[in-house]
Amino acid sequence: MTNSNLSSAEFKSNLIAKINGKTKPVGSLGKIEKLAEQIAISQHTLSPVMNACRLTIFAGDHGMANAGVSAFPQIVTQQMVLNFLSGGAAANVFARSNNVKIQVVDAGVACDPINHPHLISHRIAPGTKNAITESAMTKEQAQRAIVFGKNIGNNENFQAECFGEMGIGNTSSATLIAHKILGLSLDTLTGRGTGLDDAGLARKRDLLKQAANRTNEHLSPMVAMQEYGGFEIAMMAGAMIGAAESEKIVIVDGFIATSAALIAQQISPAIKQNLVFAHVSEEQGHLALLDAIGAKPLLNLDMRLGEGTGALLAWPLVKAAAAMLNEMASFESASVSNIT
Ligand SMILES: Cc1cc2ncn([C@H]3O[C@H](COP(=O)(O)O)[C@@H](O)[C@H]3O)c2cc1C
Ligand SMILES: O=C(O)c1cccnc1
Repeated sequence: MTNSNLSSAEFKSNLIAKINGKTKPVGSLGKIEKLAEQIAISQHTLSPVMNACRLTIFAGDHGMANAGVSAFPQIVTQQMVLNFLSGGAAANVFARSNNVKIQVVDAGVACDPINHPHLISHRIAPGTKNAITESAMTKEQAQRAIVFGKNIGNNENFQAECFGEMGIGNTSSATLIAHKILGLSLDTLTGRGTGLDDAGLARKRDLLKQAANRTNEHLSPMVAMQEYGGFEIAMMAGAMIGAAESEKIVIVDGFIATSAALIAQQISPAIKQNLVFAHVSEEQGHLALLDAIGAKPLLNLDMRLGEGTGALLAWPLVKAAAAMLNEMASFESASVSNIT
């Protein structure tokens, strides 16, 4: 009987038997075993392929950056896009050292269109509106960003996709989105982002309270996106849905990427099966956000950068989990005594 003819319960039980039959005490590879299960289920096979991974960085600006929610000025978004294109950012270095292809998408950076042969231009607008005082984007813009993202996520033959972001002010967006969708408190979620000092953090807290008071206590994912989102977050949410729907593993990065994953999995709950949470970031709200959605991150490296850097470092673990399933000997094949 082929795997596709098996019921999902039979398939799952064959999968567990295969993992438990490997030459190791049951459960001794911990989260790698769970990862192997996830990969096999997403590809509907006990022998999944896990060779190729790509990183897509979505860049977009935030009107509220100019109100003082970040330690850095808005122009850094554009400057970092050029840095990604010339290969000098942390994400480029980690991608190269892990053999991951990289592409950069301008989802709406606050400048004239950037003319570069390797930049994918899907500009929704040159930055969002100031979400502290008005809706960040229109419903049509949010929907367009999600659709662009879906096309990016499902358009090529990688088995895993990392998604990164660049957008000064986007920890504020992520905070407000998580607050409005999940009801976690702003105090829990608001952190220092790029490195605000105590006075800067107090100012950010005040500004985010003003922003939150503008709308109802609870918002649907699409409305939260429209009110507080960034174009890069909306496009990333779409890309996660597109990638998961085409049976890829989606490696979720830090705090901001997790807010995109929250939106994606609320719009399309079935994709949860394909999401792998790479790491818990140092950004204050990340652990609470991961806990609230029941996500168990693989790594804790005290990182707080974004760009997909944490996701890139988890890619070797994803590859290793598939290799374990495919290449590791079983008690039977290696004639090792098992306790039965
Ligand atoms: C040079 C530089 C490179 C970055 N790469 C990612 N981020 C990260 O910091 C930003 C979010 O933090 P906040 O909300 O405090 O602005 C995002 O662009 C995120 O990707 C960077 C930030 C800076 C300054
Ligand atoms: O966790 C993240 O993704 C993060 C944290 C701080 C700044 N930029 C990104």
